[in-house]
Amino acid sequence: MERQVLRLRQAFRSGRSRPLRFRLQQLEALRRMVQEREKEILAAIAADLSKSELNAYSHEVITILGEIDFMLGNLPELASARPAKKNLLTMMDEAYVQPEPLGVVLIIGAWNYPFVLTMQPLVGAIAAGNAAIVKPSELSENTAKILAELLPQYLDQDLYAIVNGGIPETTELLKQRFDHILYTGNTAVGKIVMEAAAKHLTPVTLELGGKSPCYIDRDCDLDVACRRIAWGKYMNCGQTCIAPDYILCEASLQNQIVQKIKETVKDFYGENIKASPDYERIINLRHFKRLQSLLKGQKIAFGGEMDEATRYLAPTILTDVDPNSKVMQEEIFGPILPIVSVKNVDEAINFINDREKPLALYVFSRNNKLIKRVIDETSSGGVTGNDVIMHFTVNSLPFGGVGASGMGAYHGKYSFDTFSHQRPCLLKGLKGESVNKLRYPPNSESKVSWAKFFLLKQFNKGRLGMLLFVCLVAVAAVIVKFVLERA
Ligand SMILES: NC(=O)c1ccc[n+]([C@@H]2O[C@H](COP(=O)([O-])OP(=O)(O)OC[C@H]3O[C@@H](n4cnc5c(N)ncnc54)[C@H](O)[C@@H]3O)[C@@H](O)[C@H]2O)c1
Ligand SMILES: CCCCCCCCCC=O
Repeated sequence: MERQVLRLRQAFRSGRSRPLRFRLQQLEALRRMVQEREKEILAAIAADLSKSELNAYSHEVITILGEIDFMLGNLPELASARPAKKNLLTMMDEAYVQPEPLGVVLIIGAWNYPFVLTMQPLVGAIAAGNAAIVKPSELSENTAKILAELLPQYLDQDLYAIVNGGIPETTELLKQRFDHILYTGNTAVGKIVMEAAAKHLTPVTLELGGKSPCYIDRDCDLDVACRRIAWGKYMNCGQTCIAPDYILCEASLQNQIVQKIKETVKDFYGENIKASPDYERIINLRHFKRLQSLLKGQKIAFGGEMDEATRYLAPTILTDVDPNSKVMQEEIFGPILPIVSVKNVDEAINFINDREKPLALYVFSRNNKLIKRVIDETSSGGVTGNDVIMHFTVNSLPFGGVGASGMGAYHGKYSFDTFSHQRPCLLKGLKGESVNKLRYPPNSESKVSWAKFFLLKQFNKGRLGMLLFVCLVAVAAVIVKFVLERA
């Protein structure tokens, strides 16, 4: 492991990953990999998650192609230096912010969207000019294997590596010094990652989970709301970090919601859900048993059928759920949808604020003011109003958690920023010492007054303002020069 990281660091130090042309070429190679090897990639994702290849494409591959296209189109602008505002003392100098790569970064992915959760950060790491090690989840072994086979065929092997394995390999990796770690997965391991990173003062982006609430207002089109919620909850068999975890609504809405989701499930998956190519399975027996245990003592209003041999768990709705029950204490990460009654929106807001900050928050209402109010009075990683999941798909929005649901963000420009250092650069000439005297000892009342004038004066722009500003500066410079030369 140590030697592998060293190899990448040497390649990074050679400067090869920095030129814009190189980054674009690597991103194009990654796109070629996705396009040319689509069949193998889809087959691997499909095998890992008991998913149809069509769904593997629309849940995962399409996101990566979109992200690569975004970077190819926007990288020249993202990577270039941005001029910075100057003050009177630096107006003759050059001030700009130059994004620079961090170095060797580590990307640790989770199993539930095994392609997106490793490749989307990698696109950002390459775009920002870094070397990167990708560690896919051992639970999605087929995707991990195909990535290990394909990435070296398309990308620069000295700069981008893939390490496969489980806890021992990741533990070993985490002993190494990286310049950034982006980890996706559960909160407990997030703490392990952060602790390991702290030893090297390595910054981290933690993409964690949590219980994402979904409030349905009385003033709402329930048909539309229930269709969208059912889509986001049962997609990937509920194993989606931003799936609506539970519903909050007035008690009088509960039965209608159950009825409408039931009808939607029939429309989506047919009478025989087990036979639907659009309905996935639980990843492993441990998670299957965990989900089974969450149903104990609950009122199952819909679903609940299961088959351990195939890890099938039907789309399920629980009603009159006690907020203190087990299903409301941990992230569900499966196709179980509890409904918790609240009296009104005030109680829903309090319910949300009494708990850890979630990764996502959903509000359904015809009343935009109510949606804005819920947004203003709560906190969450992201929000979608009148839909679920969809904020993830907009790559102009940062994606990430807050509080217990994570720190930092990525996607699009935010991925580039996550893997970059925004380096402030000020380039001065060697002239102007008479004005510089202002800051050299010995200090005096008049030097402080001039410093105040130079550093604190604000000028509004506009042609006339600008002209006035330039004249003032010229006069001030002459006066300062005169005063300081006599001092
Ligand atoms: N915020 C997001 O973008 C996002 C996306 C997907 C999943 N998640 C969250 O992730 C969780 C599900 O993922 P998971 O944790 O089951 O995935 P997982 O089991 O695949 O683990 C994630 C990664 O952590 C590594 N890992 C596991 N144990 C480790 C240890 N002891 N030390 C070091 N590394 C270790 C694994 O090898 C894997 O690469 C859910 O809470 C979900 O909400 C978040
Ligand atoms: C169009 C639907 C795309 C859904 C992708 C969701 C990815 C979520 C990652 C967290 O689990």
